[in-house]
Amino acid sequence: MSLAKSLPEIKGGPLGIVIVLSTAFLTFRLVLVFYRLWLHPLRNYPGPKLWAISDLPFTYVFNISGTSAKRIADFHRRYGPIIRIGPNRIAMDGSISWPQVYARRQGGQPEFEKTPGIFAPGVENAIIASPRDAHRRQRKQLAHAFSEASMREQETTINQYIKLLVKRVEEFAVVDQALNIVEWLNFTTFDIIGDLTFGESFGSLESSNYHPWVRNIFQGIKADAFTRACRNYPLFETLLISLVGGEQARQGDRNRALARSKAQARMELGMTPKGRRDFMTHMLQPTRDGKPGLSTTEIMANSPLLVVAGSETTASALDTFQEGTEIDMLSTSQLEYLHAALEETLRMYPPAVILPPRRSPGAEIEGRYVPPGVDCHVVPWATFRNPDHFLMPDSYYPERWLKPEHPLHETRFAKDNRSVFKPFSNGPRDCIGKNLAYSEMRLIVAELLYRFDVELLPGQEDWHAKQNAFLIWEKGPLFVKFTSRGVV
Ligand code: HEM
Repeated sequence: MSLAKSLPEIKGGPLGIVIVLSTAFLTFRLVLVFYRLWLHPLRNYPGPKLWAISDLPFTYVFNISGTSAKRIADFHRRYGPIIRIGPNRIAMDGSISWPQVYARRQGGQPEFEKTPGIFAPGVENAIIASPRDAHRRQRKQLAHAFSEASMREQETTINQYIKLLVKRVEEFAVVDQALNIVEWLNFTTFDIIGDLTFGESFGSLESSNYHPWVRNIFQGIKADAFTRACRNYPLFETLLISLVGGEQARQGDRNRALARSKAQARMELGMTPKGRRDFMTHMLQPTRDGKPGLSTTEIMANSPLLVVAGSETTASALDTFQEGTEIDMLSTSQLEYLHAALEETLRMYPPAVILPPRRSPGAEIEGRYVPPGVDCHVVPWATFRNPDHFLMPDSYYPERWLKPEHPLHETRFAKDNRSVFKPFSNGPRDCIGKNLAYSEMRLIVAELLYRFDVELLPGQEDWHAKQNAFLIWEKGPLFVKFTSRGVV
């Protein structure tokens, strides 16, 4: 008997088939909704019901509109510090997630691994996305590039670009012209990191222009977000990408190809071109037993990662710094103030707005069992603006970071919960470039504020409020006028 004959006959021809299939699909969806709301292990977590039913709202705000940080911050205010934001997703305030999800796990307990599929395909082999064992090996290898000794070696290179920035800013100052500080800080941090990674800068400070790759990096990040969203719906993935995101996806691919050719060119120069050590030197360094520390694929994946992770983020923190007050007085005691002002900037405007999530291995969080496969999110920006942790969280007060012995210390901030302040994340996968970032930020701010008075042009007060974020903020221009203070 043929298969067709063995199937029950559906009356009504093709229309009948459509009706039967639609009814089956609807019934399935209704059962799924019922399960997710009333039977699912996450059913008792508070949160918006629509988000508990389907992953579509989260997928949209995280990958398409870039509003996930703001929406999740709103939900925290409404529902509390631990909330359900998807059928299999929870978001936590940093006070919960830093120690219970992100920290190194004790007593052989399995780690919360990085959720797969967050980063673009090429990045999967890089330190930031790799699974536990590959991560440990890469972190050990790359740690040498960020050691105290390496930082000292890199200081001359970094200074050379900061001096160039000062020179270029001076050119604007003498003709009394404002400049787009977002652009110029990007030029600086990308030139520095380009030199440290590929052995040559992007030439942006010299040419007053973005290198095409750098110009497209943010578009690439958005494109990757779009393809990530499509990957959640494999049935429609190819169709969606070709209809809506074809050009975007191609941009992401072009960026990766450009980065690969730059990395290849640097690799061909060997370990220490002209006797200088850079990030590539440490990536090419064999291990003690003579084996390659990182594979070629890993080097290719890590090179562009280092550029993106080490530039946009640092420039981001410096943009808002210009909004601060009383930051133009430098003396030894005020260097503490400078550090406090940087901390306050990172609190109000953390460059890593929402972190890559971690996947539960099956573990207790806040005394409740979270089953394997549940994605755990944290939005540092929401934690740092939480009034439970910081007095007047939406106001810029560097004083809250000063030690009690400092003359500008203010006791009203004594109860601020500084332990939740982790702009560089927490645990074994926190930012490896943290010290480099602080050094760069201090040097750039100190140089600029020592030499210039800074004025934010009016009408830009909503600069930050307007921004969306795709892991990092999507920034518009910010115009600032520098006036020379006549120091040499
Ligand atoms: C203000 C500047 C910076 C901020 C706020 C920042 C923030 C972060 C955060 C939050 C993470 C952890 C992500 C996670 O937990 O999943 C991270 C990881 C990382 N950052 Fe940074 N970063 C900055 C500057 C830099 C610099 C200058 C570099 C140097 C190239 C760098 C390289 C990296 C790398 C390689 C990782 C991955 C580390 C790992 O997975 O072990 N970052 N960064």
